[in-house]
Amino acid sequence: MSARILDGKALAARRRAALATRVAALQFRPGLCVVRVGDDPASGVYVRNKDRAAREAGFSSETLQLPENTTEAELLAVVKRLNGDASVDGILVQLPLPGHIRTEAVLDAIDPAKDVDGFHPVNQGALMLNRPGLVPCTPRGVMLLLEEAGVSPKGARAVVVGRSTIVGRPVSTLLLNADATVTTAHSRTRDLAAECRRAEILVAAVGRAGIIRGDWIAPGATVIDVGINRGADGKLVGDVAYAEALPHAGAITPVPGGVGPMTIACLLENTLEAALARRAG
Ligand SMILES: NC(=O)C1=CN([C@@H]2O[C@H](COP(=O)(O)OP(=O)(O)OC[C@H]3O[C@@H](n4cnc5c(N)ncnc54)[C@H](OP(=O)(O)O)[C@@H]3O)[C@@H](O)[C@H]2O)C=CC1
Ligand SMILES: Nc1nc(=O)c2c([nH]1)NC[C@@H]1CN(c3ccc(C(=O)N[C@@H](CCC(=O)O)C(=O)O)cc3)C=[N+]21
Repeated sequence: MSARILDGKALAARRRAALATRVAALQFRPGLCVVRVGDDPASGVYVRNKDRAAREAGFSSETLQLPENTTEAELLAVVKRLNGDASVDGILVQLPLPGHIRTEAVLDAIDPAKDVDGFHPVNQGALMLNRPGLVPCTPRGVMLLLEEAGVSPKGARAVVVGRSTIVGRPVSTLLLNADATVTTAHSRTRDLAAECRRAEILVAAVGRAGIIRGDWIAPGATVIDVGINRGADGKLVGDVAYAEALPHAGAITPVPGGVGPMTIACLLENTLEAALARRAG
């Protein structure tokens, strides 16, 4: 038996097409602004993909490229200007930021109503309380892939490997809000293999190529691989040893073509949601 492949690229394309239809019917263009400090080559691809996807869906999209030596105060001033700019519905500050800038200070400065990444404490708090708010894009993409796979989290044993504020924690919270029984594993987890083997839904968000081995996957489990790593040959690979996992998993996301494209689709959905909510007052 070989796992069903969950095609995030196709699902994301369908969601972007549906968005384009909705946006075309509006009296205004929702606006996304991406702020990038320095030019980390890995984030270059992502920023370009976002920009293209946004324009194709009928959004206005702007990328502010600031120099590596931008000070925290200068970046905060840019964020404040965007907060006050009525044509900007969504603000995304590309992470990671250079080491001399405090990421928290910058994320805290973004107007929560324009925080389309869902990283502001107000939005993260709303998520924790299971209240309405802007939900982080990659975690939303994970939930949509589960839905697409026909896998209900309700009552299921879910294991999330990783507890970062941008992926692991919000994925665990969304799964809990969807009535899964959630275990969050991390670098101090005593026996990671044993935790993974218990999972009916396994989400890997670690950032280490192939750390999740095939025999850690319970027969028929649904595996969502968030990891984006460069393999030895320069190609993108996930956190799950993909070929090993195929005979064990019931369904699995590939890398590339799994969670990554969903992140961008969800970013645009959040931008439209923010635009409509702000105009509704
Ligand atoms: N597809 C997409 O759209 C996106 C993909 N990514 C990718 O997802 C991955 C994770 O990203 P991110 O959450 O930002 O990464 P972080 O580095 O912020 O977090 C990694 C997490 O993995 C845990 N971890 C590290 N080593 C181990 C280990 N040996 N065993 C168990 N747990 C471990 C860490 O534990 P501890 O907390 O104890 O340090 C931490 O919680 C990366 O590959 C990133 O590129 C990220 C964002 C979007
Ligand atoms: N403020 C902020 N928000 C983020 O959401 C954010 C961030 N900073 N910093 C970096 C990470 C990483 N991330 C990705 C999104 C899409 C793909 C993606 O589209 N991946 C494609 C492949 C892309 C390629 O070919 O290189 C795929 O997996 O198929 C990858 C990575 C968002 N992040």
